[in-house]
Amino acid sequence: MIASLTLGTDAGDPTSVESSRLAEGTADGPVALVWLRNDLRLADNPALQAGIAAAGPRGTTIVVYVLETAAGDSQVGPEAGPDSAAPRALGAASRWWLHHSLSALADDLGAIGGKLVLRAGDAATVIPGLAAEIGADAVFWNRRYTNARNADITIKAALTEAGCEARSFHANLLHEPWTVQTGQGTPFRVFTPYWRACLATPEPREPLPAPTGIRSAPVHSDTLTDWGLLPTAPDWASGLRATWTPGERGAHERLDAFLNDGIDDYHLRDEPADGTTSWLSPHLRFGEISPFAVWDAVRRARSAGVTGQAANNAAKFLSEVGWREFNTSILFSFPALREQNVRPEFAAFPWATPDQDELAAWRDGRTGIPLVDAGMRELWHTGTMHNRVRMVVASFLIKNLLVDWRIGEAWFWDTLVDADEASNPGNWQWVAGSGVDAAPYFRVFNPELQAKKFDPHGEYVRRWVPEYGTPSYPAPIVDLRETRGNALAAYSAMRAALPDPAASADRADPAAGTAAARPRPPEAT
Ligand SMILES: Cc1cc2nc3c(=O)[nH]c(=O)nc-3n(C[C@H](O)[C@H](O)[C@H](O)COP(=O)(O)OP(=O)(O)OC[C@H]3O[C@@H](n4cnc5c(N)ncnc54)[C@H](O)[C@@H]3O)c2cc1C
Repeated sequence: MIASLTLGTDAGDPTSVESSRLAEGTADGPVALVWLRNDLRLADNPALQAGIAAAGPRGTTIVVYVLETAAGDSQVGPEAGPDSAAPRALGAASRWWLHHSLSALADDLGAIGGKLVLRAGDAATVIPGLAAEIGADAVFWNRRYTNARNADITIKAALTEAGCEARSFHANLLHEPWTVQTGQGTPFRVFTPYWRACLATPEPREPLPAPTGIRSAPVHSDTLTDWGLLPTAPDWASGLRATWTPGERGAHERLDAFLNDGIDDYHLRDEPADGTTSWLSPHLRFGEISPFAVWDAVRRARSAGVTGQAANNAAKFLSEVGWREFNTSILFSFPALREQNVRPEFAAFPWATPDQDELAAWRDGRTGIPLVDAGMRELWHTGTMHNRVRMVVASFLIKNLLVDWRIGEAWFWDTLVDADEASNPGNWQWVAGSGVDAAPYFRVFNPELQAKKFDPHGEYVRRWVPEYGTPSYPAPIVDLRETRGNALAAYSAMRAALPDPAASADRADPAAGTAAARPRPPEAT
């Protein structure tokens, strides 16, 4: 043991008595450091539970969240490339969410006697530094599967070198990427067999209960408001506030509401007006609820006598959760998912130089195409957009406007509260046709037909585009039929330029690409 602290059990004011004890250094129990990242919850949090257990009745558990920057970056959240060890810089809507999620987590920890410590900087410096500062015997975290794993590998090595135990846990996916592979030991690149293989594994474990007590200590913390995560001038977040309750309680309320009301109508999930989906994506993204808790709740609801349509709906819903896992496993084997086409032939795609007026019209919801405009306005006001409409607006940008999918991905990254390092580029590449198990490029969504089919009474469009049908609504910025033709011609040009289409299709396998070839020992993080 490097050092340890003695603490009182009074949870009421964790700063008063303990601070002098800390200063005196009269410690007599183990000290555990729990590093939370995309797992901002108390329930079903194996790292937190292990930290509390390791501290035991006489020890201390310090819980920290680090606003990560890479070494050498002075600003919070650098633009991280595929080889960076820092997480991708958060977009504005995610920063709003993070602020409120951390605030809720601090309250929840406070209620059981704990304290959330906030630090900013390069995690490779902050975590070993904090471990030394508090005399931690061990550091615990739940594993992540993004490029930030590179930081975790470095940190684990540094802690071990310093004589501090470092332990990581499986918590944020039902199936860790390296546990579900093809018979050849390569990552799946088609969802259906991937999910079938997942379902053939043992039933996911039951979620762990939330801890009821934690012994903390006064440790310096940044002040959340000083991080400046919230928008101020202007404050554009009123629609987000009206739509969401970030935090663990909000997550469980959403799940309960969905299981009580929404799941029976989940077969209508493609209709954006009805809101029959779970609305869980930002809660899952920030780890305010674990996929094990979601799985378990659905399993219980099913075993409580759900049959027929509702049972099908439950299976479909769980498979959507499976898409989150699938995208993460793709990112794991193809770290450049945001920067590079998974199908390399798309490097030769003749994207147009974006017309800035058209791009602004797309972003602002002024294209004159009602379903596209409704979706883009929903996104701007609420930080989310219905999945079907996401596909339609993405297709419109990529195909009707011939804009490189990365430009749309970046806008979604900034404006979505559920912006996810795997699911956002994964889905954009899916729509573009450049990704894994993707819709073929020549499948061009017709926003008018999509509106007829999925918003037959125009309810969704009227909600977000009230001026539709009046003279103040703009004419379409492009002709859908003509631009569809242009898109197909561009796709044909790309294919014609390929030296050997068959060989190129082989190269599209992420398992055969550079990423999967890298040694990535799972235990290292
Ligand atoms: C262009 C585009 C970009 C997208 N970007 C993101 C993103 O950044 N983050 C994100 O979480 N989802 C993204 N999605 C997927 C999907 O639109 C959202 O997950 C879904 O709309 C969230 O609503 P829900 O929670 O009510 O979904 P539900 O239908 O209730 O689904 C349950 C959960 O399954 C997961 N899920 C559902 N569909 C998908 C999918 N296609 N891919 C991955 N996970 C899925 C989500 O975690 C979701 O909360 C994107 C889709 C498109 C077409």
